[in-house]
Amino acid sequence: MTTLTHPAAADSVVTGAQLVLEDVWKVFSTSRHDVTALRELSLEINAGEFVAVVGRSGCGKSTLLRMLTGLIPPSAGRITLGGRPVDGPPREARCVFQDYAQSLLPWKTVGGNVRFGLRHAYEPSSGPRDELVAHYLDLVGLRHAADRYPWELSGGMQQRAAIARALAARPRLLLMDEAFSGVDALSRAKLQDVVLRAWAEAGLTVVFVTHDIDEAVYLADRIVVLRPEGHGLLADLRVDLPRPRGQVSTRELPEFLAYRRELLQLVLD
Ligand SMILES: Nc1ncnc2c1ncn2[C@@H]1O[C@H](COP(=O)(O)OP(=O)(O)OP(=O)(O)O)[C@@H](O)[C@H]1O
Repeated sequence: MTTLTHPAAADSVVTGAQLVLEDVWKVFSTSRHDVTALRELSLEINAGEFVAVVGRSGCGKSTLLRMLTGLIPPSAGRITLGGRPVDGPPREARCVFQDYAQSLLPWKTVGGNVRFGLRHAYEPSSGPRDELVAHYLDLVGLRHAADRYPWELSGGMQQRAAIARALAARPRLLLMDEAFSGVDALSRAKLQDVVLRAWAEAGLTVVFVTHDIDEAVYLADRIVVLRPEGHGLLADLRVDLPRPRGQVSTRELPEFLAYRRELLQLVLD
């Protein structure tokens, strides 16, 4: 693996990614009726935190994430990132969605997609472009697929390419919406570790929406549980498990099982 050091990553100086939501509501108006997808949500996410968002289907997880990406505005309340209102896609943020087709440019190769990420980076990387492309492809185990097009790859490989492209843009905030749910269990475990490594190396802030309680406990520092049907915050739980985490060693810790049990009870009750 190429070991390039990026100045900001090396320092782990985490700045400007503090997300603040103040009494945020989202109401979708349809021709038939209004849907309140989220109400009264107030939350502070500190720079460098890894926050998972869980809750039953329809509780407003994706709506929350879409508001953080600036793709849709809140109906009421305020969202700020580093003190500035989020009123469009923030330059310092990148998103990875479940549907990789939304994240990759189909007319560019995998390497071309990563190169695109580098060209549109929030914090430009120094060093030869080819080496940087190779670095991000190595990070997700796709160096061998640099010249292939997205449609020539499996779902898991496409998702890895999407993550490499997002990371190459050196965001301060990475927003992920069910990003691993379309891939098989083994690829999913690998992707989880790729994101954990990138988070640890680059000092990112991550907001990670998932249906999977085990995944949330494995990855996060903090888990935000939403009430069913958009009723806002149910719980905000700190996950105090040692890092670095390991797919086997962490998941067999009694504390892991205790967090899992507590969350399942909260979500299922
Ligand atoms: N564009 C839209 N127009 C109307 N209603 C919407 C729209 N987007 C979401 N909703 C509604 O808002 C509510 C919350 O949806 P959202 O997708 O945020 O939930 P979720 O927790 O991500 O669900 P899931 O876990 O099933 O993906 C749902 O009732 C959904 O039908």
